[in-house]
Amino acid sequence: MGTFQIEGGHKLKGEIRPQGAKNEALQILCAVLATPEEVIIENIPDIRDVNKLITILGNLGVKIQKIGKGKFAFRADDLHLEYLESELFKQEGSSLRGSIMIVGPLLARFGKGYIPRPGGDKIGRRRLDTHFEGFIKLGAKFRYNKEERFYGVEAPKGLTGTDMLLDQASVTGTANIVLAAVMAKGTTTIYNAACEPYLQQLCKMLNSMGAKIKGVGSNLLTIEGVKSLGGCTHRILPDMIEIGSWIGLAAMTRSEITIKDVSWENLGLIPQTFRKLGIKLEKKGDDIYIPSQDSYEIQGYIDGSTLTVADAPWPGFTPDLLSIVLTVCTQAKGNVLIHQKMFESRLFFVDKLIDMGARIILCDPHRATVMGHDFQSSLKATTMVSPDIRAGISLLIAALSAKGISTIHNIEQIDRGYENIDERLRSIGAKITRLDN
Ligand SMILES: CC(=O)N[C@H]1[C@@H](OP(=O)(O)OP(=O)(O)OC[C@H]2O[C@@H](n3ccc(=O)[nH]c3=O)[C@H](O)[C@@H]2O)O[C@H](CO)[C@@H](O)[C@@H]1O
Ligand SMILES: C=C(OP(=O)(O)O)C(=O)O
Repeated sequence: MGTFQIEGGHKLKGEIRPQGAKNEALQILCAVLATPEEVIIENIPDIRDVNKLITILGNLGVKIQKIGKGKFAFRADDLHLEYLESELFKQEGSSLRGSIMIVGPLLARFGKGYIPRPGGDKIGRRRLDTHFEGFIKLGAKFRYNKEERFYGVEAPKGLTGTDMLLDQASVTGTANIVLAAVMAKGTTTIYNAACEPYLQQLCKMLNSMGAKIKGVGSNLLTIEGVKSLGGCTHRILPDMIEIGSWIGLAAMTRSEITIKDVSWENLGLIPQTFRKLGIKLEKKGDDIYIPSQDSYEIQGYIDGSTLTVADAPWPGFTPDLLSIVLTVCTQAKGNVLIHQKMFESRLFFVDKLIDMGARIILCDPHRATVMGHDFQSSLKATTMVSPDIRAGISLLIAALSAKGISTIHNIEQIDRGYENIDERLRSIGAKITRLDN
C-alpha cells in the first residue's frame, strides 16, 4: 500500500493543467479494437487504470507504439483471441471497470466477447445487466459462469440492428452497445442512452472511422450499421473530474489557482454547481481562474430553503464529483444536503472527515448534511485510508486544508485516476511526499 504524507494549512498558487479524461480514455482505447487499421490517440493520461487497459490490449495482440507523451498508435490487425479465455486475462480484466468495454467491438468484429466481472471502485452494487441486455437485443447469446464470475456473449452469425430502450442510462453500458451496434446489420436505435462528453467523444471518433451515428449528445442514438471501420486520429478531452477536483482544492486551501485549457463547453453543470457553493470562478479564454477566497457562502434556494446537490445522468451533475463537493462544503459558510443517488456506499468516507472535525450528519447511505465551519475552525490532521478514487482525492484535499501532518494510505486508489498527482501539487506549493513502502 502506497502512502502520502501531507503537511496541510498552506496556501497554494499557480497554474495546473488537467490530464486527459480517464473515463473517455477507457472507452476510446476499447474502440481501437473496432478496426484492423491504425488508430492514433492523443492526450492519453498516464494513470494506473489506463495503463492496465493498454496492457490488456497488448496481451490481446494489439500492436502499440508510443509516439510521444500521451500519444500512442494502435493497430488491432492480428488479435490473439485465445487470451480472452486465459487465467492471465481473468486477473487483468477483473482489475478495472473500463475493461468491460472490449466486449462490444470484439462481438461486432469476431462474433464473441468475454470478460471477467470487472473491478473499479467498491462504491456499491455495479451491475452489468444493461450491457448484456443490449447485446442480447442485437442477437447475441449470453452465458455466465457463476463459479468464475465470467461473462460471455457470442453471435457467430453476426449482429442485427434493432430498437432498444435501456433500463438505465449506463455510461459504460451505452458505450459497449454503441461499439457493437456500429457494425450490426441494419439500423439500431438506443433510447435512454447515456450522453456524457465521454460518449459524445466516442461517437465522434467512431463517425470519423466511418460509423453512422446520429443524435450524438442526446439520449436517443440512431446507428446505421456499416460493414467495417477504418483508422483515425482522436484527441481526448481534459478530465472534467480532475478540473472539478482542482476547483475544490483551490477553495478549501483558499488558494489562487488557474486551471488551464479546460474545454469550458464540455463542463456542463460543474462550474455552476461550485458557484452555488459561493466559490468564485472566472472564465479567462479557455482557462478557469479561481481567486484566493477567505470565505465562500452556500446559496440557498429562492424560498430560503437549504441547497441540495445531487447527482444525475448527464447533463445532470456527475456523481464522480459529489465526494469533492461534500468535502468543500465542510469549510463553506452555510449548510447543504448532499444526495448521492447512484451509488450505495460512496458516502461512508465522511467518517474520516468527521474525525478531522467536520460537521456532517450521514442521514442514510445516500444522503449527508454538511454544516460548514466558514474557516472558523480548521480541520485537524489525521491518518486515513483511501477507500475509493474520489473519496481518496477528497481526503487529500481535506488534508491539504487541515492543520498539521496527515497520512493517507492506499493511494493506489488515487493513482488510478490522477496523473503524477504529488509532483503536480508540489509545483503549486503543496507539501506532499510519497512514501515508498
Ligand atoms: C469507467 C467509467 O466510465 N466509470 C464511470 C461510469 O461507470 P459505469 O458505467 O460503471 O456506471 P453506470 O452508468 O452503469 O451506473 C452507475 C451507477 O448508477 C446507477 N444509475 C445509473 C444510471 C441511471 O440512470 N440511474 C442509476 O441509478 C447504476 O445503477 C449504477 O449503480 O459511470 C458512472 C456514473 O456516471 C461513473 O461514476 C463512473 O466513473
Ligand atoms: C467510479 C469511478 O471509476 P470506475 O468506474 O473506474 O470505478 C470514478 O472515476 O469516479
